[in-house]
Amino acid sequence: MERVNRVALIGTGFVGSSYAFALLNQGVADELVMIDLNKDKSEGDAMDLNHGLAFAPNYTKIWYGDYMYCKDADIVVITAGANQKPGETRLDLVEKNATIFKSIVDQVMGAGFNGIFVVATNPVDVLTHMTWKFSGLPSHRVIGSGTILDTARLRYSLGEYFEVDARNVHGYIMGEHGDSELPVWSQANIGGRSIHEVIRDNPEKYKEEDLEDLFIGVRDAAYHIIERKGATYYGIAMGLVRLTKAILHNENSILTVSAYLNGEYGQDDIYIGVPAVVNRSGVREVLELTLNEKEKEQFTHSANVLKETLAPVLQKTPVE
Ligand SMILES: NC(=O)C1=CN([C@@H]2O[C@H](COP(=O)(O)OP(=O)(O)OC[C@H]3O[C@@H](n4cnc5c(N)ncnc54)[C@H](O)[C@@H]3O)[C@@H](O)[C@H]2O)C=CC1
Ligand SMILES: CC(=O)C(=O)O
Repeated sequence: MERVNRVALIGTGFVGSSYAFALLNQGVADELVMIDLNKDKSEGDAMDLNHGLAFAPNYTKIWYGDYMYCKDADIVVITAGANQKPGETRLDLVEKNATIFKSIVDQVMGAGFNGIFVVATNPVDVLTHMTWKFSGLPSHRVIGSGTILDTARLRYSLGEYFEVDARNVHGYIMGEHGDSELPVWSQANIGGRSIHEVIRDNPEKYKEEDLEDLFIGVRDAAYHIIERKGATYYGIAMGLVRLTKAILHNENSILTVSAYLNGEYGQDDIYIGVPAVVNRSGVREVLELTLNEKEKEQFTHSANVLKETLAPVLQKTPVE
Protein backbone atom coordinates (compact mmCIF):
# COMPACT_ATOMS: atom_id res chain seq x y z
CA MET A 1 0.00 0.00 0.00
CA GLU A 2 1.27 3.49 -0.88
CA ARG A 3 2.23 5.72 2.01
CA VAL A 4 -0.28 8.40 2.96
CA ASN A 5 1.08 11.88 2.29
CA ARG A 6 0.41 14.83 4.57
CA VAL A 7 0.51 18.59 4.05
CA ALA A 8 0.55 20.87 7.09
CA LEU A 9 -0.61 24.39 6.30
CA ILE A 10 0.40 27.22 8.65
CA GLY A 11 -1.74 30.30 8.09
CA THR A 12 -5.32 29.95 6.95
CA GLY A 13 -6.00 33.51 5.86
CA PHE A 14 -6.84 34.50 2.28
CA VAL A 15 -3.88 32.69 0.72
CA GLY A 16 -3.90 29.66 3.02
CA SER A 17 -7.62 28.93 2.77
CA SER A 18 -7.57 29.41 -1.02
CA TYR A 19 -4.65 26.97 -1.19
CA ALA A 20 -6.58 24.45 0.92
CA PHE A 21 -9.61 24.80 -1.36
CA ALA A 22 -7.51 24.32 -4.51
CA LEU A 23 -5.65 21.37 -2.96
CA LEU A 24 -8.94 19.64 -2.15
CA ASN A 25 -10.39 20.37 -5.58
CA GLN A 26 -7.37 18.92 -7.32
CA GLY A 27 -7.15 15.94 -4.97
CA VAL A 28 -3.40 16.34 -4.50
CA ALA A 29 -2.87 15.39 -0.85
CA ASP A 30 -4.15 12.51 1.31
CA GLU A 31 -4.13 14.60 4.48
CA LEU A 32 -4.27 18.31 5.16
CA VAL A 33 -3.90 19.75 8.63
CA MET A 34 -4.66 23.43 9.02
CA ILE A 35 -2.90 25.50 11.69
CA ASP A 36 -3.38 29.18 12.51
CA LEU A 37 -3.01 31.52 15.47
CA ASN A 38 -6.71 32.13 14.95
CA LYS A 39 -7.97 28.64 15.81
CA ASP A 40 -11.59 29.51 15.06
CA LYS A 41 -10.65 30.45 11.50
CA SER A 42 -8.77 27.21 10.84
CA GLU A 43 -11.47 25.13 12.53
CA GLY A 44 -14.18 26.87 10.52
CA ASP A 45 -12.21 26.37 7.31
CA ALA A 46 -11.68 22.66 8.02
CA MET A 47 -15.41 22.21 8.67
CA ASP A 48 -16.35 24.11 5.52
CA LEU A 49 -13.88 22.19 3.32
CA ASN A 50 -15.03 18.85 4.71
CA HIS A 51 -18.56 19.72 3.60
CA GLY A 52 -17.25 19.82 0.03
CA LEU A 53 -15.68 16.36 0.23
CA ALA A 54 -18.68 14.70 -1.40
CA PHE A 55 -17.91 16.73 -4.53
CA ALA A 56 -14.12 16.28 -4.53
CA PRO A 57 -12.20 14.07 -7.01
CA ASN A 58 -10.96 11.90 -4.13
CA TYR A 59 -10.88 11.73 -0.37
CA THR A 60 -8.65 14.12 1.57
CA LYS A 61 -8.59 13.93 5.36
CA ILE A 62 -8.83 17.55 6.54
CA TRP A 63 -8.68 18.83 10.10
CA TYR A 64 -7.49 21.79 12.10
CA GLY A 65 -4.82 21.22 14.63
CA ASP A 66 -1.66 21.97 16.43
CA TYR A 67 2.03 21.94 15.53
CA MET A 68 2.37 18.35 16.76
CA TYR A 69 0.83 17.24 13.44
CA CYS A 70 3.85 18.65 11.58
CA LYS A 71 5.95 15.72 12.81
CA ASP A 72 4.64 13.37 10.13
CA ALA A 73 4.05 16.00 7.45
CA ASP A 74 5.78 15.61 4.08
CA ILE A 75 5.38 19.31 3.38
CA VAL A 76 4.81 22.29 5.63
CA VAL A 77 3.39 25.21 3.65
CA ILE A 78 3.67 28.61 5.34
CA THR A 79 1.24 31.32 4.32
CA ALA A 80 1.01 32.96 7.76
CA GLY A 81 1.85 36.58 8.45
CA ALA A 82 0.98 40.09 7.44
CA ASN A 83 -0.01 40.95 3.89
CA GLN A 84 0.54 44.26 2.06
CA LYS A 85 -1.76 47.18 2.66
CA PRO A 86 -2.40 49.43 -0.36
CA GLY A 87 0.85 51.25 -1.20
CA GLU A 88 3.08 48.92 0.84
CA THR A 89 5.80 46.92 -0.93
CA ARG A 90 6.50 43.28 -0.13
CA LEU A 91 9.86 44.25 1.36
CA ASP A 92 8.05 46.54 3.85
CA LEU A 93 6.69 43.41 5.56
CA VAL A 94 10.09 41.95 6.35
CA GLU A 95 10.55 42.76 10.05
CA LYS A 96 7.04 41.85 11.11
CA ASN A 97 7.02 38.57 9.24
CA ALA A 98 10.57 37.51 10.14
CA THR A 99 9.60 37.61 13.83
CA ILE A 100 6.46 35.58 13.15
CA PHE A 101 8.54 33.08 11.17
CA LYS A 102 11.00 32.52 13.98
CA SER A 103 8.17 31.36 16.23
CA ILE A 104 6.49 29.27 13.50
CA VAL A 105 9.60 27.49 12.25
CA ASP A 106 10.77 26.78 15.82
CA GLN A 107 7.43 25.14 16.61
CA VAL A 108 7.43 23.10 13.38
CA MET A 109 10.97 21.85 14.00
CA GLY A 110 10.20 21.32 17.70
CA ALA A 111 7.48 18.89 16.63
CA GLY A 112 10.11 16.78 14.86
CA PHE A 113 9.40 17.81 11.26
CA ASN A 114 11.78 16.35 8.69
CA GLY A 115 10.15 17.15 5.35
CA ILE A 116 10.10 20.03 2.88
CA PHE A 117 9.14 23.62 3.65
CA VAL A 118 7.23 25.61 1.05
CA VAL A 119 7.07 29.33 1.87
CA ALA A 120 4.72 31.89 0.34
CA THR A 121 4.62 34.70 2.91
CA ASN A 122 6.18 37.97 1.73
CA PRO A 123 8.83 39.05 1.20
CA VAL A 124 9.04 35.44 0.09
CA ASP A 125 12.71 35.25 -0.93
CA VAL A 126 13.91 36.70 2.38
CA LEU A 127 11.53 34.60 4.47
CA THR A 128 12.54 31.44 2.63
CA HIS A 129 16.13 32.24 3.55
CA MET A 130 15.11 32.78 7.19
CA THR A 131 13.16 29.50 7.19
CA TRP A 132 16.28 27.71 5.98
CA LYS A 133 18.36 29.39 8.71
CA PHE A 134 15.82 28.79 11.49
CA SER A 135 15.15 25.17 10.51
CA GLY A 136 18.69 23.96 9.92
CA LEU A 137 17.38 21.76 7.07
CA PRO A 138 19.41 21.33 3.87
CA SER A 139 18.76 24.22 1.48
CA HIS A 140 17.15 22.02 -1.21
CA ARG A 141 14.38 21.14 1.26
CA VAL A 142 13.38 24.76 1.82
CA ILE A 143 11.61 26.25 -1.19
CA GLY A 144 9.92 29.61 -1.71
CA SER A 145 7.09 30.20 -4.16
CA GLY A 146 9.47 32.74 -5.74
CA THR A 147 8.29 33.98 -9.11
CA ILE A 148 5.93 31.07 -9.78
CA LEU A 149 2.98 33.49 -9.77
CA ASP A 150 4.77 36.22 -11.75
CA THR A 151 5.68 33.65 -14.40
CA ALA A 152 2.05 32.53 -14.56
CA ARG A 153 0.97 36.16 -14.91
CA LEU A 154 3.48 36.64 -17.72
CA ARG A 155 2.24 33.55 -19.55
CA TYR A 156 -1.35 34.71 -19.17
CA SER A 157 -0.54 38.21 -20.49
CA LEU A 158 1.49 36.90 -23.42
CA GLY A 159 -1.28 34.44 -24.18
CA GLU A 160 -3.82 37.27 -24.32
CA TYR A 161 -1.53 39.44 -26.46
CA PHE A 162 -0.60 36.74 -28.98
CA GLU A 163 -4.03 35.07 -28.78
CA VAL A 164 -2.55 31.72 -27.78
CA ASP A 165 -3.37 29.41 -24.87
CA ALA A 166 -1.20 30.49 -21.90
CA ARG A 167 -0.12 26.87 -21.50
CA ASN A 168 1.62 27.07 -24.88
CA VAL A 169 3.49 30.23 -23.91
CA HIS A 170 6.88 29.64 -22.31
CA GLY A 171 8.85 32.30 -20.55
CA TYR A 172 10.08 33.16 -17.10
CA ILE A 173 10.08 35.97 -14.63
CA MET A 174 13.19 35.64 -12.50
CA GLY A 175 14.69 37.46 -9.52
CA GLU A 176 12.94 38.88 -6.47
CA HIS A 177 9.22 38.21 -6.19
CA GLY A 178 8.77 41.96 -6.12
CA ASP A 179 9.66 45.25 -7.71
CA SER A 180 13.15 44.28 -8.95
CA GLU A 181 12.09 41.14 -10.83
CA LEU A 182 12.91 40.73 -14.53
CA PRO A 183 11.38 39.16 -17.63
CA VAL A 184 13.66 36.77 -19.49
CA TRP A 185 12.62 37.84 -22.99
CA SER A 186 15.65 36.20 -24.60
CA GLN A 187 14.17 32.76 -23.81
CA ALA A 188 10.45 33.48 -24.22
CA ASN A 189 8.71 31.46 -26.90
CA ILE A 190 5.31 30.49 -28.19
CA GLY A 191 5.12 26.82 -29.00
CA GLY A 192 8.88 26.85 -29.59
CA ARG A 193 9.05 30.04 -31.70
CA SER A 194 10.90 32.94 -30.12
CA ILE A 195 8.54 35.82 -29.36
CA HIS A 196 10.97 38.18 -31.12
CA GLU A 197 10.55 36.09 -34.29
CA VAL A 198 6.77 36.11 -33.94
CA ILE A 199 6.79 39.92 -33.58
CA ARG A 200 9.21 40.37 -36.49
CA ASP A 201 7.01 38.26 -38.77
CA ASN A 202 3.79 40.09 -37.82
CA PRO A 203 4.79 43.79 -37.67
CA GLU A 204 1.25 44.99 -38.39
CA LYS A 205 -0.07 43.16 -35.30
CA TYR A 206 2.71 43.07 -32.70
CA LYS A 207 5.39 45.50 -31.46
CA GLU A 208 8.54 45.00 -29.39
CA GLU A 209 7.63 48.14 -27.36
CA ASP A 210 4.46 46.42 -26.14
CA LEU A 211 6.55 43.86 -24.27
CA GLU A 212 7.74 46.47 -21.77
CA ASP A 213 4.14 47.55 -20.98
CA LEU A 214 3.16 43.95 -20.66
CA PHE A 215 5.97 43.28 -18.17
CA ILE A 216 5.08 46.37 -16.11
CA GLY A 217 1.53 45.04 -15.88
CA VAL A 218 2.87 41.71 -14.60
CA ARG A 219 5.31 43.29 -12.14
CA ASP A 220 2.67 45.63 -10.69
CA ALA A 221 -0.27 43.20 -10.84
CA ALA A 222 -0.37 42.67 -7.06
CA TYR A 223 -0.64 46.43 -6.43
CA HIS A 224 -3.57 46.70 -8.84
CA ILE A 225 -5.40 43.76 -7.28
CA ILE A 226 -4.73 44.93 -3.70
CA GLU A 227 -6.11 48.40 -4.59
CA ARG A 228 -9.30 46.74 -5.79
CA LYS A 229 -9.93 43.92 -3.31
CA GLY A 230 -7.35 44.20 -0.54
CA ALA A 231 -5.34 41.04 -1.23
CA THR A 232 -4.38 38.51 -3.90
CA TYR A 233 -4.87 34.82 -3.27
CA TYR A 234 -6.33 32.64 -6.03
CA GLY A 235 -3.33 32.82 -8.35
CA ILE A 236 -0.78 32.07 -5.66
CA ALA A 237 -2.98 29.34 -4.19
CA MET A 238 -2.99 27.51 -7.54
CA GLY A 239 0.75 28.07 -7.90
CA LEU A 240 1.33 26.54 -4.47
CA VAL A 241 -0.79 23.52 -5.37
CA ARG A 242 1.26 23.12 -8.55
CA LEU A 243 4.41 23.15 -6.44
CA THR A 244 2.93 20.74 -3.88
CA LYS A 245 2.02 18.34 -6.68
CA ALA A 246 5.51 18.54 -8.19
CA ILE A 247 6.95 17.53 -4.81
CA LEU A 248 4.47 14.87 -3.69
CA HIS A 249 4.24 13.23 -7.11
CA ASN A 250 8.01 13.38 -7.69
CA GLU A 251 7.41 15.17 -11.00
CA ASN A 252 10.82 16.70 -11.82
CA SER A 253 8.84 19.77 -12.96
CA ILE A 254 10.57 22.99 -13.90
CA LEU A 255 9.05 25.84 -11.91
CA THR A 256 10.33 29.31 -11.07
CA VAL A 257 10.75 28.95 -7.34
CA SER A 258 12.87 30.73 -4.78
CA ALA A 259 15.85 28.39 -4.60
CA TYR A 260 19.19 28.64 -2.85
CA LEU A 261 22.04 29.65 -5.15
CA ASN A 262 25.49 28.32 -4.63
CA GLY A 263 27.40 29.85 -7.54
CA GLU A 264 24.63 29.66 -10.14
CA TYR A 265 24.12 32.93 -12.03
CA GLY A 266 27.26 34.20 -10.26
CA GLN A 267 25.41 34.38 -6.92
CA ASP A 268 26.10 32.78 -3.57
CA ASP A 269 24.15 32.33 -0.36
CA ILE A 270 20.87 33.76 -1.57
CA TYR A 271 17.32 32.54 -2.18
CA ILE A 272 15.89 34.07 -5.34
CA GLY A 273 13.43 33.22 -8.13
CA VAL A 274 15.01 30.93 -10.74
CA PRO A 275 13.79 28.03 -12.85
CA ALA A 276 14.50 24.83 -10.96
CA VAL A 277 13.71 21.14 -11.22
CA VAL A 278 11.41 20.19 -8.34
CA ASN A 279 10.74 16.65 -7.16
CA ARG A 280 10.20 14.56 -4.02
CA SER A 281 13.58 15.62 -2.67
CA GLY A 282 12.79 19.33 -3.07
CA VAL A 283 14.91 21.39 -5.47
CA ARG A 284 16.84 18.79 -7.47
CA GLU A 285 18.78 21.41 -9.41
CA VAL A 286 18.74 25.03 -10.49
CA LEU A 287 18.52 25.54 -14.24
CA GLU A 288 21.13 27.97 -15.50
CA LEU A 289 19.72 29.77 -18.51
CA THR A 290 21.93 31.72 -20.88
CA LEU A 291 20.84 35.25 -20.04
CA ASN A 292 21.75 38.19 -22.26
CA GLU A 293 23.81 41.07 -20.85
CA LYS A 294 20.79 43.18 -19.86
CA GLU A 295 19.14 40.24 -18.14
CA LYS A 296 22.36 39.40 -16.29
CA GLU A 297 22.56 42.99 -15.02
CA GLN A 298 18.92 42.98 -13.97
CA PHE A 299 19.33 39.67 -12.15
CA THR A 300 22.42 40.91 -10.31
CA HIS A 301 20.57 44.08 -9.32
CA SER A 302 17.63 42.04 -8.01
CA ALA A 303 19.98 39.78 -6.03
CA ASN A 304 21.61 42.86 -4.51
CA VAL A 305 18.22 44.26 -3.46
CA LEU A 306 17.48 40.99 -1.67
CA LYS A 307 20.90 40.84 -0.03
CA GLU A 308 20.48 44.40 1.27
CA THR A 309 17.09 43.49 2.74
CA LEU A 310 18.29 40.23 4.22
CA ALA A 311 21.46 41.48 5.96
CA PRO A 312 19.79 43.52 8.75
CA VAL A 313 17.14 40.83 9.29
CA LEU A 314 19.83 38.20 9.74
CA GLN A 315 21.53 40.49 12.23
CA LYS A 316 18.41 41.35 14.22
CA THR A 317 16.71 37.95 14.30
CA PRO A 318 18.76 35.42 16.25
CA VAL A 319 18.86 32.06 14.52
CA GLU A 320 19.39 29.99 17.70
N1 LIG B 1 4.31 34.65 -2.65
C1 LIG B 1 3.28 35.14 -3.30
O1 LIG B 1 3.24 35.12 -4.53
C2 LIG B 1 2.16 35.74 -2.51
C3 LIG B 1 2.33 35.94 -1.17
N2 LIG B 1 1.33 36.49 -0.43
C4 LIG B 1 1.64 36.68 0.98
O2 LIG B 1 1.00 35.70 1.77
C5 LIG B 1 0.90 36.17 3.12
C6 LIG B 1 -0.50 35.90 3.65
O3 LIG B 1 -1.41 36.74 2.99
P1 LIG B 1 -2.99 36.65 3.29
O4 LIG B 1 -3.41 35.25 3.36
O5 LIG B 1 -3.64 37.59 2.37
O6 LIG B 1 -3.02 37.27 4.77
P2 LIG B 1 -4.16 37.06 5.86
O7 LIG B 1 -4.02 38.17 6.83
O8 LIG B 1 -5.48 36.82 5.22
O9 LIG B 1 -3.74 35.69 6.56
C7 LIG B 1 -2.63 35.57 7.37
C8 LIG B 1 -2.93 34.49 8.39
O10 LIG B 1 -1.75 34.28 9.15
C9 LIG B 1 -2.17 34.01 10.48
N3 LIG B 1 -1.04 34.21 11.39
C10 LIG B 1 -0.44 35.38 11.72
N4 LIG B 1 0.55 35.14 12.60
C11 LIG B 1 0.58 33.81 12.81
C12 LIG B 1 1.38 32.97 13.62
N5 LIG B 1 2.36 33.44 14.38
N6 LIG B 1 1.13 31.64 13.60
C13 LIG B 1 0.12 31.14 12.84
N7 LIG B 1 -0.67 31.90 12.05
C14 LIG B 1 -0.44 33.22 12.06
C15 LIG B 1 -3.32 34.96 10.72
O11 LIG B 1 -4.12 34.58 11.82
C16 LIG B 1 -4.04 34.88 9.39
O12 LIG B 1 -5.04 33.89 9.39
C17 LIG B 1 1.27 37.66 3.06
O13 LIG B 1 2.60 37.84 3.48
C18 LIG B 1 1.14 37.99 1.58
O14 LIG B 1 1.91 39.09 1.20
C19 LIG B 1 0.13 36.83 -0.96
C20 LIG B 1 -0.10 36.63 -2.29
C21 LIG B 1 0.92 36.11 -3.19
C1 LIG C 1 0.77 39.78 -3.03
C2 LIG C 1 1.71 39.18 -3.96
O1 LIG C 1 2.86 38.94 -3.62
C3 LIG C 1 1.31 38.94 -5.32
O2 LIG C 1 0.12 38.87 -5.62
O3 LIG C 1 2.19 38.86 -6.19
